Amino acid sequence: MISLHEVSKSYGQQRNGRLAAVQAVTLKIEDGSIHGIIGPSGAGKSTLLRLMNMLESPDTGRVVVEGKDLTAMGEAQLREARRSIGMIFQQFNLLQNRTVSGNVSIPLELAGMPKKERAERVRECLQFVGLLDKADEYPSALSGGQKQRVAIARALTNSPKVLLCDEPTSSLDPKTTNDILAVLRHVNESLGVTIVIVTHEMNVVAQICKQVSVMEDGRLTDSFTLTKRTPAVNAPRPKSYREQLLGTEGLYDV
Ligand SMILES: Nc1ncnc2c1ncn2[C@@H]1O[C@H](COP(=O)(O)OP(=O)(O)OP(=O)(O)O)[C@@H](O)[C@H]1O
Repeated sequence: MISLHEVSKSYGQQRNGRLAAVQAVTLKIEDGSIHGIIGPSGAGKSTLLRLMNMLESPDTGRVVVEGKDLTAMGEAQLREARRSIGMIFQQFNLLQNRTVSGNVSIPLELAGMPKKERAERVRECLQFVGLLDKADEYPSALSGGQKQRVAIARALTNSPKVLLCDEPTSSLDPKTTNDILAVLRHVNESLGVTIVIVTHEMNVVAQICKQVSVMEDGRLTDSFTLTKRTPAVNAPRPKSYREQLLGTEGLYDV
């Protein structure tokens, strides 16, 4: 479970007026779920995600992941706790001067794993994302979808309980988006990893998320669950995020 309690984060200097990016957000994300965070640009979605692994530390409030209060930890403890929280990004964040294997190996090197074990674990993770045949390539030789698979493999090396995804498909075409969503579903279903996805793509949320939280102006303004339902007749024109996801084509309902 990821539990945020009254978490706030602002940026900027006091004398120039601080910008409240996240304001008093309380949110629980259940183990094993795929949870979407949506909302307009600048709403604070990425900041909220980065608070979940303390890439941003909150000004106030508590962040508890897997029963551990990250906000009460020192640097060394936090580094250790972060191993059970993987993260992927829109721009993949691969090191261009390292091969695919070299990139996937990074978290294991940082964790001090011996070379032979490391090579075996890298193989396992590349096999899981279907990229074993690209192990010796450099990122520049890969497509966007393949780069994101490498990033997912890298995020899985330390067997995380949670995978945080910041706009994971926003640089990809629709077909590749579907491929990556299938990989993420596989991560969730076969490894039991809890997934949190920040996205502005409604089709991504509709395809993969069970729970949805809406952020606007730094605040959580709505939360709901998606499940299949029969089509509605003469549904009114969708307006809110909730209506877009629950009302479009009558596919989903609470
Ligand atoms: N490191 C930072 N320093 C200063 N301001 C920041 C920083 N990170 C984010 N902000 C500001 O905080 C607000 C929320 O940003 P955030 O990136 O979390 O929003 P978002 O909903 O993810 O937006 P987008 O969908 O455009 O990525 C924005 O006004 C942004 O400019």
